[in-house]
Order: sequence, then C-alpha cells, then structure tokens
Amino acid sequence: MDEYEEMYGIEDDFEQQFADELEVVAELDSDDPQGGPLCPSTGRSPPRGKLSAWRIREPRSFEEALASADELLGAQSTTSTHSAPGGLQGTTGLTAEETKELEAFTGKQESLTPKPKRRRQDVAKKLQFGCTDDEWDDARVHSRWGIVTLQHSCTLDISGLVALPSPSRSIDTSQKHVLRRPPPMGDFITVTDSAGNRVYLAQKEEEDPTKAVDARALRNSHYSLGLLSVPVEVLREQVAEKHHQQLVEESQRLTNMLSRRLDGDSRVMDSAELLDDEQEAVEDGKDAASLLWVDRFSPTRYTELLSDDFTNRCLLKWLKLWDTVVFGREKPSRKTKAPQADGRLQSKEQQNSRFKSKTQMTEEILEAELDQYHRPKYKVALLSGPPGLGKTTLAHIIAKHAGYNVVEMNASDDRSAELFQKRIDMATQMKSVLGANEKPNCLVIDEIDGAPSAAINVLLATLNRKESWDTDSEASGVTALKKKKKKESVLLRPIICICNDLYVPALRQLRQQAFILNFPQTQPSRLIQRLAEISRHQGMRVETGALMALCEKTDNDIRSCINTLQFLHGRGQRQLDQRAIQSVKVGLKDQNKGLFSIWQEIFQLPRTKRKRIGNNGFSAAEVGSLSSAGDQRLQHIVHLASSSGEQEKLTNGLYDNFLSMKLKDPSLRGVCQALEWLSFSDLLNEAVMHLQNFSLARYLPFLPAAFHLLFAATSVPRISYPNSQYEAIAKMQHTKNALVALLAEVPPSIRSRVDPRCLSMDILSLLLDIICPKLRPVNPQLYSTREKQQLVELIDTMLCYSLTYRQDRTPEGQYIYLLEPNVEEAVRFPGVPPRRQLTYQAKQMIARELELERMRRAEAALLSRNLPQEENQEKETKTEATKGKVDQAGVRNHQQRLENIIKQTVTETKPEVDFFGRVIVLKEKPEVNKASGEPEKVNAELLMGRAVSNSDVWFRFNEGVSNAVRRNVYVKELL
Ligand SMILES: Nc1ncnc2c1ncn2[C@@H]1O[C@H](COP(=O)(O)OP(=O)(O)OP(=O)(O)O)[C@@H](O)[C@H]1O
Repeated sequence: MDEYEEMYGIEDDFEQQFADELEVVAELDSDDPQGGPLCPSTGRSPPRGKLSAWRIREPRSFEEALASADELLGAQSTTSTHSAPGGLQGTTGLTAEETKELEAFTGKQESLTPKPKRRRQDVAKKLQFGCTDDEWDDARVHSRWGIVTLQHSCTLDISGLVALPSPSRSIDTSQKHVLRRPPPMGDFITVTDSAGNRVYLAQKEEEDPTKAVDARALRNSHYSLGLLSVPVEVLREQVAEKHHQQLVEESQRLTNMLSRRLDGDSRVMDSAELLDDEQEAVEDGKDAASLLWVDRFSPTRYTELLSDDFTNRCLLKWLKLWDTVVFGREKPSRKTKAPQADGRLQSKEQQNSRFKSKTQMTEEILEAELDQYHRPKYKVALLSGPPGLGKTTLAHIIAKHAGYNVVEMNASDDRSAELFQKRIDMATQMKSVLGANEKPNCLVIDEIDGAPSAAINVLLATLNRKESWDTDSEASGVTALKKKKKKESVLLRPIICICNDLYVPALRQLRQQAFILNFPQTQPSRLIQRLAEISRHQGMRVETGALMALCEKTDNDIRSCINTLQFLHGRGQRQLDQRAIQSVKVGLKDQNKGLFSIWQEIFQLPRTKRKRIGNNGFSAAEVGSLSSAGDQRLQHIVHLASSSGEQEKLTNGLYDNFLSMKLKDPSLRGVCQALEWLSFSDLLNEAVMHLQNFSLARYLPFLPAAFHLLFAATSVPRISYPNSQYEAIAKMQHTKNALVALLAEVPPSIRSRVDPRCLSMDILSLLLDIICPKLRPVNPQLYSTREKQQLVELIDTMLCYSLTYRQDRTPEGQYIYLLEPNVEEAVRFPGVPPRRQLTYQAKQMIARELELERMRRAEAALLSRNLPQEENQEKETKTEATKGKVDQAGVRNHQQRLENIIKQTVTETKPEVDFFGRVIVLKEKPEVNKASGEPEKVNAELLMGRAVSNSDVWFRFNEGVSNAVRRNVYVKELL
C-alpha cells in the first residue's frame, strides 16, 4: 500500500473495501498469460489485467503525460536490453547486481515518471517465510498437490494471481494454489508463518485416470458434433506406430540385403543389382505400408518354399533334364544297378513292377532317356492343384534356381489362338538380351485350364513340331532348305503349365503329353511356422492354436492365411487367439469345389479330429458360447452350397442320390421331409426366377444343409451324376411336340374344343383305346359288314385326329408300325400294365386304308371345289355345238391339270437334227383340221403327244432322286 501511495500519492479505498471480492474474481480469471501489472494496494494483480492499474489511477494533465512519456522513452533506450515491464523481468535472466543497478537507475527517475512496479521477489520476501534471499532463489515448494518451483531470480507470488514468467508450467499451476484468502471453491490448506501471516494453499487432486476417461468421453461428445472423427490420441498412436513400422521394415530390408550378400548359396550379386536393391529398398520403404503381405513375404529362394518337397524336387529334376539341350551340359550318367544275385529277389521286384506306385512312376519318367534332340520325353510339365498353394511361386523359383529367365503368360487372358502362338514362339525362340547375364527363357503358362481348345491345340502343335521335321528329314534333297528352317522351330525350351482343374475337356490331349505333378495340400505345420514368422515380424502376437484354426479354415491356402492376418493387422488387432480367428468372417476362401466333392461332403459325416494340444484354452462359459458341432456342420454345408454357383445341379444331384443313401429310419420320415424340402426349394426357385425376387435366393443353400442332417453317414457315399432332370425335360419336350403336331392337323371343328392339356389329360388315353379295336387277322375283304363298319369308323376316327401308322425299324432290325405322331408316350406311365397293341398286319392294313381314304377325301374335296367350274363349262358346251363327247361328260380332273401345266410351260421347239447335225425335214406333217378351226388344240395335242392326249392315263416324271419307299403299282389299281 505504501508503495502505491509513493507512486500515486493517494490511497485507494476501493481495493481495501472490496479486497475479498476482487481476489475471488481474480481467482476465477487467473489465466492472464502475461501476468498483468500488480495491484498497487494489495501487491496482487488486479482482477482484470487490462483494467487494473491505469484505470484506477488519477488522471494526469497533458503536460505531465508528455513529460512522463519522454522520460519513459529515454529510459527504454538506455535499458532496452534489460527492461521488461512487470512480470516479464524474470525472463531476462538478470543477475542480482544488474537488478540493483536497474533499481538505482529507475529510482532517479521517480520524480518524473510513475514508479516501476516493485519486483515480485520483494513482495514475496515481505511475507517473510523465514527464507534468505539466496534461499528464495532456489526455493522449491513441494506439495502433494503440485510442485512450486522457484528458479534463479524467479520469485514466488503467493497471491496466486500473477502468472510468473517461468520456463516451466508448474509455476503457473502453483500460483493458483497459494492464496491470501481461502479459495472460493475446493479444499485448501492453511499455512501460517512465524510472523502470523497466513496463506492458503489450494488443494488439487492428483490426476485420476477415470477423470481422463471422462474427459475423453466429453471430447467424444464433441466428436459426435463432427469436430474430429478420430480421437487425437488414436491419431497420435497411429502416427507413432506407422513410424515404428517403417523403421522396422527398413531395418528388415537392410538385414535381408546383407544376408543375401553373405549367403554362400546365392549367386554373387553384381553392383547393378545391388544398386537396384537399394533403390528398391527406398521405394519399398514408401510402399511397404500399402504392399500386400503375400507379395512382401513371397519366397525368394528354394528353401523358403512351403510346398511338398517331393513335388519341388520332381519339378526341379524335370527342369534339369533340359540342361543338355538348353545349356549344353551332359546328363550325368546313372549308375547301373548291380545285378541281383538273388533270383528270388529279382522275381519279387518284377512282380512289384506290375503295381507301381505313383512316386515310382514319376521317378521312372524322370529317369527316362532323352529324345533325339536331347529333350526330355515330356516337353511340358503340368502343375495342378487347388488355388493358393504356391504353384506359380514354385514354378518361378525353380525356374530361376535352374538358371532360367521366367516368362509368364496367363492363358485366361491371352485367349486367341494367334496370340497364344505368338507368345509361345516369342518365349521359346527368343532370348533375354537385357542384363549382363542373358539367360534362356522358361515359359510358365498360368491358368491353362481357362484356355480355349484352339489355344491348347496351338501348344500341342508346338510340342509336336518334331514330327513334321522328321518327315522332312526323310524326304529327298529338294526339301533340304525347308528342313533347316523347320529345325529352328523345334521346341527347345521348357514349358511349365499351371492349372486348378486337371480334368477340363480342353486339357484332355495335353494331359497325355505332359509330365503331370499334382500339388498336394501344404503341410499345416510348415504353414503355421511361416505364418508365425510373418506375424512376429509384423509385431502381432498370434497363438499357435489361432494359426492352426486359420489354416483349417482356409484349407491350408497360403494366400488366404496371409491375407487374413494382414486384414486383422490392419484393423488394429495385435493379439489373436483362436476365438478371434473363428469369429472373423474373412479368410473363407472363394472355394469352388467340384460338385462331386460337395455332394460327398453333404452325404458324408466329417471325420472327428483329434483334440489338439493347446486347444483347451476356453473356459466352460466360452465352450458353452461356442456353437455345437451340429451347428458348425450346418454352417459349413450352407457355406459350401452357397459358394458353389450351380444351385440347380446341386439340387438335382441331391434328388437323384438321396434315395440310394443308407436310410436310418424305417418309417421313411426322413424321405418325406427331404421331399418336402425339395418342393419348398422348388417353390423358392420359382419365386426367384419368375418373380425376380432374388432376396429369396439366400434360402436355397439350406436344402443341402437339411439333406446333410437327414442323410449324412460315416461311410463313403456312391454318387452318380444326376441325369433324371435332363431326361425328364427332354421327354416332356418330345411329348409336347407330339401333341402340338397332332393338334395342328386336327380339323378346326375338333381343335376348337380341344386344348393340349385337355387332350393329354382327358382324351388321349381313351382315344388310344378306341383306335385299338379287335380286328380279325384276315383279309379285310373277308370282314363281315359289322367289321367293315368298325374299320370305317376306326379310319374315320384316326383321320379326324390326324393319326396314322408309320413303318419304322428298330435298332435290332425289326420292322414295326408306330403311331404317328407318337402320342402314345404321353400316356404311357411306368408301372402301369401296357395297353393292348394291334398286330403288325392290322396296323399295316389300317395304314393302307388310311392312305386310301385320305386320297379319296382329297379327291372329293378337289372335286367339290371344281364343281362350280364344271357347271360353267357345261353351260359353255351347251352353247357350243362343236364340243365333243369329252366336253359333254365334263372335263376330267387330270386333263384340266395337264392343260394348266402345258399353258404354263414355255416349250422351245428345236428343229430335229440327224447324226451329222442336219435338220430333218418331216415327211408327214400333222394334219390341221382347218375346218374345225382349232389350231390351239392341235398344238396342244402335238405337245402332249397323241398318246397322252387321247389316253385316260398320264404321268408326270420329276427328275431327281427320291428316297421314297417304292412299290409296284399297276395301272389297273389306279383306275
Ligand atoms: N512360402 C511362402 N511364403 C509366403 N508366401 C507365399 C509362399 N508361397 C506362396 N506364397 C504366396 O501365396 C500366394 C499364392 O501363391 P501362388 O500364386 O503361387 O499360388 P497358386 O497355387 O499359383 O494359386 P492360383 O492357382 O490361384 O494361381 C502368392 O502371393 C505368394 O506370394
């Protein structure tokens, strides 16, 4: 207070009056960063930094203000390096002497300018905590609730309202805790010194982790407002982790590079390669995070392969067989086996040779002699097996290991035969010219099962070029030039083909000419080891049980396993147990199992697996939560069925085979349920197909699951390919066609009352009985009148429905008469006694009668059509007296037709010539009845020939071949 009075010469009642309130306000508004000037009366900073000192002091005159400003400027210019207003002093780091000098200097200016504020150190000393000046300099106030650190010349302002300029934040916080008055909120501790001065230390709770969580929750509520989608802590963690990972990868890469260089087996890497690798390393560092693990951890050496050793060795051996022709190395001569002394042993071996194992056969192929061009017997190796087992990787590594430059092509992509040819030629006839060590090419054709037959034929032609060369070599010297040309095109490089399905029809021929290697499943132990390595490398802790579960889930598919691990790693899962693997939905392979294996899995119970060691990590509750074995089976079958894209065929297979399974219940309840399921599935299918309601399609895979639960047995089921549906459809189509053909010929009066459904359901069966009357096997001439009548009715009925009998020959060579159209099949039901059949003779007689009747009717129809014409002609004949008898009797049908034909025919009359080409002059010219005045008729007669025009019989001959059944017809039969 006295200092304030010194400075301004007045006493501020306001401060005294409202000291408590001001302190409380100051307490609340304690985050003035600069500290602000001290309150002159209390030695504390005023409630609000901006308002305090200058606002409350007395107003000065203009001259006073100018003078003080001048003085202040002068002082600043001299002490510009030292002076800092108020609380900033501490930051200048002045020594005690310098401070004193500064005080002396400012003391001289007192009369002109307002006094600078007293340093806080002095104010603090006034409290007299019993510390000397030096002690104050280094004093540290420790408390449970916070640390107050006083460093160097920094002073303690116990008011707690002035922010001390301090390098550490602890002072700032401590200022809030040492108060002159009890804090308005929270607990505090009272401290009284020997002089009776009392201060209050605000009590601050130690940081509670739950509070931190609360803070986070609070922040989360802010995030929900859309401020930051990911908490900042998580972001920080991610950045740190990424950084760490990059470092780990970088170090790993460098280690690999070093080990590769040091590796004795590996070839010496030239400087260019090293440079490349280093560059790669830099690039990889960038891309490492985005790289797929399957690519990053792809094996680079033979020893890193996971595939079966026998397969690896066989392929390598086969490739080595090419060494003679490709590298010019001699094939190492094989040791001939010592002749067996024991005759008995020899005979035993001979016996065994009849039953060779697959391994023996493979080895025999590999030991077979080379052909005349020093190539192995099989020019192409065919690797087959399920996807993701590392076939392509194996081909690449083995080819590289054997010293080849690998050229890969994908047969599914390059599908045209020309492109196929071009690529094969390029790969097998050209040489890599890039790089210091040029290597011969080895062609790897991936996915050959996806290639069309034309492309496979191109490959086969390439393999068999040798033959064409041989024939040429045997030919005479004329083809010698060609020979040389062809010799170059003989295949001299190895080709490795890779496929998933060895038995696609297009590969049939290639199979016979290829060295086939079936890729077995990867051994789980090896795969688990590799997966453990990868996960460890990536900082994941994965239990062995979890890895086993993963291998099982993916059918030991390397690609699927590694991809699943990467996926889980990407989701931030660093620790994996068996349950995590089982609960995750990824990792299920896009399996495309064959239909037979699916049917087999449906009708066969899975073999119970041995309980694994370390698999008992579940508590009782966990075991309870796991789905039962039945549930798992059901899920497996549902998954299997939905992954096969051929739902209809799958259902057909179930339908055709389920009755041949071993049925457990004698009451056949299972069969009834299965039939219900089938009809339900049929309805579903109909709804999906007809109504386009594809949401129902998800229920279709439950049919196989139901069949599995109903019929699965431990024994291996015998499954046949389903044909019944195809046969049924073909039969139905055939029957429909017969009915349509029948109705098409039926007269409209009947057709209007008969539709195909009514015909097949109501009429046909009875009709077939009607057309099989009892007829005596005698000549129809001998039939009684009743029998004749019956025959007439039969013929009439058959004609009405356009039925007839057609002669046919059975495969055994027997002649039979078949109903035409053969609607008999439409009403022939299996298990029903066959209906009575007419004899061959009866059918023959009926067929003949039908034919005759048809002709008669046709003629009658024609006649009836011609009748009006005839009437007209009759009228004409009456008027024309010159008309002959023929006209009076009416123009005959055949004559009319003949005349029409003649009118239409344009005949060129050529003069008759003799053998020497001279025109023959006719001696007797036909007489022209000029009197009758009918030149046209004479002409017509001339053209027709007298015999025809005057005859009642004429025939027309159509030139050409006829396959019609011929029989002799006498003219008298026609009359
Ligand atoms: N030993 C191994 N270690 C790590 N990864 C491997 C190993 N072997 C193969 N892979 C990886 O597995 C993946 C699948 O291998 P690959 O393509 O050779 O299988 P595939 O049997 O040819 O499959 P597809 O029939 O689908 O072509 C590749 O990405 C490969 O990098």
